[in-house]
Amino acid sequence: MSSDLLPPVLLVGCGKMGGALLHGWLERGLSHAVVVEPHKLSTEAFAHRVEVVPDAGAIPHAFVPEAVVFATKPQQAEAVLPSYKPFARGGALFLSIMAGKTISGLDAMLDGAAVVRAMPNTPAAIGQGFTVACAGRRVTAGQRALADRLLAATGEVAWVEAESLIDPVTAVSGGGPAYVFLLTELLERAAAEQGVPPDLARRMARATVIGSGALLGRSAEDAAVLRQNVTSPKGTTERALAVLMAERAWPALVPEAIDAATKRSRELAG
Ligand SMILES: NC(=O)C1=CN([C@@H]2O[C@H](COP(=O)(O)OP(=O)(O)OC[C@H]3O[C@@H](n4cnc5c(N)ncnc54)[C@H](OP(=O)(O)O)[C@@H]3O)[C@@H](O)[C@H]2O)C=CC1
Ligand SMILES: O=C(O)[C@@H]1CCC=N1
Repeated sequence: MSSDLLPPVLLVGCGKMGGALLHGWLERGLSHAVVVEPHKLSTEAFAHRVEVVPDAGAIPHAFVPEAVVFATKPQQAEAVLPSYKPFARGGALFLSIMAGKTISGLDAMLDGAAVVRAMPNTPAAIGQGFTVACAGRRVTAGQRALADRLLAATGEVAWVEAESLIDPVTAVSGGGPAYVFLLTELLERAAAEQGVPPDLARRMARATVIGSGALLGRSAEDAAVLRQNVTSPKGTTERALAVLMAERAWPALVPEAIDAATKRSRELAG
C-alpha cells in the first residue's frame, strides 16, 4: 500500500457534504474507509469503493480508523456521537463538519476527545473546496497534521485559532456555493425573460459563472478590478451595476444574508 494514500477513515453520514468529501478523498487516494449511512441511496456511487454499514453497531471490529469524520446534520449530533466514544480510546482524531456544533459541545458528547471543527464546502468533491478548521485543545500536532491532510485532499485549507470565526466562515464559504448557484439560476431566468431560448440561456449563465470563476482564480487582480474591466464608461454593465450596487441592493443585502447565516450557525450550537 502506498504511504501516500490517505489513512483509514470512518465517515459518519454520507449525504451531500460527506459524499463530496469522500469523493475528494477517493480521487486523491484513500487506503480504507468505512461509511456509516442509513440512507442507502446516497452511497450508491461509492458502493464498490468503500464499505458501507447502516449504523455504528455494524462497523467491523477489526477496523481501526485514524480519523472519525462526522458529517451528519447538526440536529442529530447528540443522538449520533456517543456511539463513537470507543474510538477516542484508540487515539482517533474526531473531525466534525457539522454547522454550529462547538468543540466543547462535541467534546462533552464524546466524553473528552481530540476534536477538530472544520467547515468545508461542496467543491471539495472536485478538489476545489475551501475549508477553515480549528483544533481543540486535546488535538496533538500529529492529529492536526492528519486533519490538514484529509482536508487538503479536497482543496485549500486555512486554520484559525479563534473558534468563533467558524460561524461567519460557515456563512461565507460553507454556504457560498449556494449563493453563486443562485446567481446562475437568476441569470438564466433573466436571459429567458428577455427572449433568449432556454437552452442558450442555460449555457450562457453557466459558462459566464464558470469563466468568471476561472478568471478570478488565475488573476492576481482584486475582484473589484476584474469587475471594473467589464464596466465600460457609459456602457451597458454600468446600468446593471447601478441597480445591483444601489445602497439598498447588494451592498446591504449580502451583509444582511451573511449576518443571518452567521446567527443561525451560533444558534445551532445549542
Ligand atoms: N451541504 C453543504 O454544503 C455543507 C454541509 N455541512 C455540514 O455537513 C453536515 C451534513 O450536511 P449535508 O450533507 O448537507 O446533509 P445530508 O442530509 O445530505 O447528509 C447527512 C446524512 O447523514 C445521514 N444520517 C442520518 N442519521 C445518521 C446516523 N445515525 N449515522 C450516520 N448517518 C446518518 C443522513 O441520512 P438520512 O437522509 O436518511 O437522514 C444523510 O444521508 C451538516 O452538519 C452540515 O452542517 C458543512 C459544510 C457544507
Ligand atoms: O446550510 C447549512 O447549514 C450547511 C452549512 C454550510 C452549508 N451548508
